[in-house]
Amino acid sequence: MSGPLIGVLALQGDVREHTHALRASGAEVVPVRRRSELAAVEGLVIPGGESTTMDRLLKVFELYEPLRARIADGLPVYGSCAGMILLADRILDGAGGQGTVGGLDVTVRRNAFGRQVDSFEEDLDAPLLGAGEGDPPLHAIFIRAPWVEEVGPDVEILATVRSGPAAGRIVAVRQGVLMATAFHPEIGSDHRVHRAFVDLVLAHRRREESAAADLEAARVTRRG
Ligand SMILES: NC(=O)CC[C@H](N)C(=O)O
Repeated sequence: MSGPLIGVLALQGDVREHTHALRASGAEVVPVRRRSELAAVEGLVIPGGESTTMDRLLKVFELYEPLRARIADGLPVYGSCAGMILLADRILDGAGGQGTVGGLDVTVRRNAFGRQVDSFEEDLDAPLLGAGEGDPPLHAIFIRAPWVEEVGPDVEILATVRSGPAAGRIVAVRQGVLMATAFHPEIGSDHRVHRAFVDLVLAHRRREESAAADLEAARVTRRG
């Protein structure tokens, strides 16, 4: 099976790192800045960077509505850090008037870990991201990261902080085909999170193909 075509939203942020991690995970990757590019992809990554800047550029490039429409239509999307903020339905401590694309039924607190710990690294357990018992833990890099403060009933918690003052805070989630991490797995050579997203996109492709085949079979039966 050919690798899925995954777009990286390329308005701002660490586009190159995500592109590399996705390619290393078997995907074909294209930058997405226009509606036509968004329309062509089977999955999308919203990178880490600065969510307020991306919010502004999404407006300038007129991508908000098409992106919301594709998400409503079932497009798999993975957001890291600023990308997690943009996927959240609700933000706390957002800059004045800051909007989000939404889709993930979570409340995210922006810059949640506080100024003293602008950036830090932690080992996480995350069985659904390939870091379960017997696997090496996921080494997570947080840079002025958000955390997830509340999750809706359909949201699966994939990882929480193990220790320290932020112990128990939710830092990775999934809801259907939407995935988000507060940390940056695109930095470094451990591609388990990107592989999990590529698998999600492929599973989605198989579901769509079998739904299309069922529809075709029903049409043939009706004709016959
Ligand atoms: N590394 C990041 O993506 C930081 C996110 C940034 N603090 C924001 O609000 O967008």
